[in-house]
Amino acid sequence: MKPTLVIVGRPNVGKSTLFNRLTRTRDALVADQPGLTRDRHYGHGRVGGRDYLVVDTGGFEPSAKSGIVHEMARQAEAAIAEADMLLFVVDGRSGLTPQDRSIADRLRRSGRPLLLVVNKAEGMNRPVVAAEFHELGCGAPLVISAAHGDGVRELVEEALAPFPEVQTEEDAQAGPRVAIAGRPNVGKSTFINALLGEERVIAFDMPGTTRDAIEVPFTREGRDYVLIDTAGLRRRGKVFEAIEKFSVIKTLQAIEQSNVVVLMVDASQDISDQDAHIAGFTLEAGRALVVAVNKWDAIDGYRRAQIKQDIERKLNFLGFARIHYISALRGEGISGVMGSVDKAWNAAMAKLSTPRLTRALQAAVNKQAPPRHGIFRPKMRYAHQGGQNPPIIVIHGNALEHVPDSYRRYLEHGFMVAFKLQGTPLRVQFKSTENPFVDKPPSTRPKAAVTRRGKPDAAAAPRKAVVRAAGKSGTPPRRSAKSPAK
Ligand SMILES: Nc1nc2c(ncn2[C@@H]2O[C@H](COP(=O)(O)OP(=O)(O)OP(=O)(O)O)[C@@H](O)[C@H]2O)c(=O)[nH]1
Ligand SMILES: Nc1nc2c(ncn2[C@@H]2O[C@H](COP(=O)(O)OP(=O)(O)OP(=O)(O)O)[C@@H](O)[C@H]2O)c(=O)[nH]1
Repeated sequence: MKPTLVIVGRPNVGKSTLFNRLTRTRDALVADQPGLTRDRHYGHGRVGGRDYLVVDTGGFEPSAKSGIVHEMARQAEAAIAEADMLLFVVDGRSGLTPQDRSIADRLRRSGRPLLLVVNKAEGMNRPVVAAEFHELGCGAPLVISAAHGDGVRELVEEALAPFPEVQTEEDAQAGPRVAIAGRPNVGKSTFINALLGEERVIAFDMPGTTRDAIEVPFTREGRDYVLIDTAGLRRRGKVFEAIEKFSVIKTLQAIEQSNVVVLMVDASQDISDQDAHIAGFTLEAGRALVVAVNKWDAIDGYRRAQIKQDIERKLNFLGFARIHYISALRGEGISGVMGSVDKAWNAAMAKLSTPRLTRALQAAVNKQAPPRHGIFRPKMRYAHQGGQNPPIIVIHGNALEHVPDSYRRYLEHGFMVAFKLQGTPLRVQFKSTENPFVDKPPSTRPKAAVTRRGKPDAAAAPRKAVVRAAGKSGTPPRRSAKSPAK
């Protein structure tokens, strides 16, 4: 299970700046996907091969009693209760405030592991900045600058240190791991009961003692699945009920641990930001996805047309996913959803051979070549598979760092169609294997870094040069695209 780091602090101390830095470290699959509302408060991060989730509690005002601020505080409270590690951020420039003290009290009472983070300390003497915050009683302060990245890597390492490194094993034999995700009241429990009610549930652990997500293996029509619980299911007689109300962190963790997500939305309601956020997170996690539009029985023809339009407009970035209109209450459409789960899983785990990928790549390039970038014409030579769930297709060539995102999406779509990979997102990565200035024979080409943004250690390390030394033709070495010194 990936540790969840929860960022807490009074307004303006730099929580979102830290959040952005912590989440920028992972390949941003969807950063430039048009139409996707990115959830600014939940994200993935990775440092030194360790993955984690990050939650920014945003406007944490423990005293608000009503309204949106109260609702946000409620969600922040939930996030604090479920945090694997709290990052309590204070402002090293403005010093200790009464509000910091009251938040510290609240956090200490939560009993969750806690790191005190003193931000905005660039150019300052660390021990001096840290000194006045010791009295908060939250342990030794870690002094950082979120804006500049100073101390952020150490912070992550310290935050992750208590958690064992788990190898995420691809357990293909047990069948797809399926999470039913959706906002409150859309009908998840009803769906799960329709799904499991009649089926043989092989094993079921009672929740409560463990904070890990609950897994329910089951078979359906002779196939094995593992249901990943999103809320803490409890079995009552033959029926399952959610013991907790909607939990964002449980939902995110369930998505992370699944292979296929069934995103459930309520046809009697408009598609909300929260629906889009869960969908966006699923896409970012690279999980296969099936959309189930529930309560189809409860609405008339006019409303049906309306909701279809709404989905098209607000979830248009899920073009790869199949959509089912179902009634969990009547048990209608369950088989269709599970059929698509199977197909999405097959697509996510597809094995794509290098010759077939390369042919598909050539066909796409012949149809539409990548645009020139100044004097560069990106050249794509061959493609091979770099991973599954989601399928990763690595394209080798030169000057590929100049390929625009729109062309990457064009290729992604081309591969999806060519290999009938509906149901899973897929990633195209580029590897420039040659100095674009010099036409060397293939055997002498140096291996170069992947030119994707957000390489594992981007939080701490400056970007590596993409272009290596100049060749023998006398072309001067090109200045590499290093990011500015931190
Ligand atoms: N000097 C300096 N300024 C910083 C640093 N980190 C954040 N800031 C600035 O502090 C201000 C607040 O940063 P945010 O990240 O929006 O703070 P926040 O805690 O998310 O604020 P709320 O959303 O109001 O809760 C912005 O102007 C940032 O540019 C830092 O490391 N050094
Ligand atoms: N008309 C209709 N109502 C449904 C359907 N599915 C669920 N409901 C109703 O919607 C309400 C919420 O259903 P739940 O299954 O508890 O929803 P949930 O998503 O598990 O809710 P949380 O536990 O709050 O996350 C209940 O009153 C259900 O009877 C459906 O297909 N049609």
